[in-house]
Amino acid sequence: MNNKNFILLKKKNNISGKINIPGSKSISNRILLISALSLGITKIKNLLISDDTLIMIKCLKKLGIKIKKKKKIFFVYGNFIKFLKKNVKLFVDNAGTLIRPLTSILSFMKGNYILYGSKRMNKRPIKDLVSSLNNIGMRIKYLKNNGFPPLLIKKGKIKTNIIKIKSNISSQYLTSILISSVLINKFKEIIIITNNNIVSNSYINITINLMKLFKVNVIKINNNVFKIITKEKYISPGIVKIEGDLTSASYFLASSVISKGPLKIKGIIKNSIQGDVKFLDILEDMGAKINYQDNELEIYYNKIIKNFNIDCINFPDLAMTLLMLSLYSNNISLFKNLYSWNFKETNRLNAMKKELNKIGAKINIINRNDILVIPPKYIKSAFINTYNDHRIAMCFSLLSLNNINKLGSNILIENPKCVFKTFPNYFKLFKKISK
Ligand SMILES: O=C(O)C1=C[C@@H](OP(=O)(O)O)[C@@H](O)[C@H](O)C1
Ligand SMILES: C=C(OP(=O)(O)O)C(=O)O
Repeated sequence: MNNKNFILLKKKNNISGKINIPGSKSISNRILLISALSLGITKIKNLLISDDTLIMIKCLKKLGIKIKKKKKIFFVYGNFIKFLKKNVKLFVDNAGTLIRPLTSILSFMKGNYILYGSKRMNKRPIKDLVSSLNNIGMRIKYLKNNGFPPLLIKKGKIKTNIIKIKSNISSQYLTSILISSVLINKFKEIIIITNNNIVSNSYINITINLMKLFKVNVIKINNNVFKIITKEKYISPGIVKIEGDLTSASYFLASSVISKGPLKIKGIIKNSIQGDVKFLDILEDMGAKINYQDNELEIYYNKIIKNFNIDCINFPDLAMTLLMLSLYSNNISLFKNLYSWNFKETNRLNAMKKELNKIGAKINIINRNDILVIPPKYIKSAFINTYNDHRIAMCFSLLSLNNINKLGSNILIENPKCVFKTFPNYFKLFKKISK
């Protein structure tokens, strides 16, 4: 073990203070990408600055998009549905919000592109998206393993306006097709058909909302059929302010619930377009008192945390935070529909099971989809491996907190820098509010 490569979170009693939540990853990367494809300059306020967004900026620059930063505002000079550079090799690291949308966009750009990522990215499936695009005439090849990045994307010829896309592994495939559809000029309208149960459907709402902000309407024929009119193109709205990230906020909301707050959180709004806003309802249903102001809320909770029986299909990221809360209850919890955890930054089903065992919880994974959690009587002190997964690092930090029903423990977290993917100053803020 490298002595510098971990952080020790000592058992703590109190949470209090005020924090600012950084911009949403999902919104930041979509806004950067759509701004690059739009007519006009977009000024972006409160853009998340983290590994996932910096790598997006780097890729867009390599594709010929001018992006400048003045004070805290980013200026993206849109190139109206074209990238100037036609032969480019792009490193996408482990950012799903980058490789998935870019795969479709670049396939319509009439160039030669290579998309390659981290070791883990080579294990995150992309077959359903690539097959869908190749079926309509695009030319995407796998450079290593069938169904996985890296990808070689060449000039294709679109032959139909009906695109079928399976969305039960990741919603990012459908997001990718939706965002890129307006690049197709050969047909007046594009019909996109997906399967019935779209996983992580709330992220599709983010996509549709942001496309609308840039003047492209996604017409929802029904829950799994969408229509895009291709003469509608992206027009910059001028200035965009990114909402705070609700998944990032979830760790602080949960901290306050475990340790009775009160906590002020700045940057999140009640009528957010992010699906993880659902957490605020869940917490209010549990009895949390939340006072909302414009761009800020204050949360307070003083009840015993009960067990959960909850369908997580729409909020796989938030589900990790919910699972941590369930460890402070006395009863068994069930978290349903987390099949997509198999394909994230790591295999989260296996990783969470292994690490939760260390703190004394018993985990039963049913059909690689549902998780039964038997909480520990006492949270044991543990050295937590993060598997380079930012969310594992962030959610396990919560177990250092004492609750009225159950005490936390000293928690050592390996490779804490993995939080740079979405929340670089997470541990600094966590230490600031926990005493
Ligand atoms: O589109 C997005 O911004 C995201 C969609 C979700 O992924 P899946 O659709 O792959 O579940 C989510 O887990 C990820 O953090 C961000
Ligand atoms: C799954 C995640 O990221 P990605 O956008 O890389 O899919 C995540 O942030 O939890």
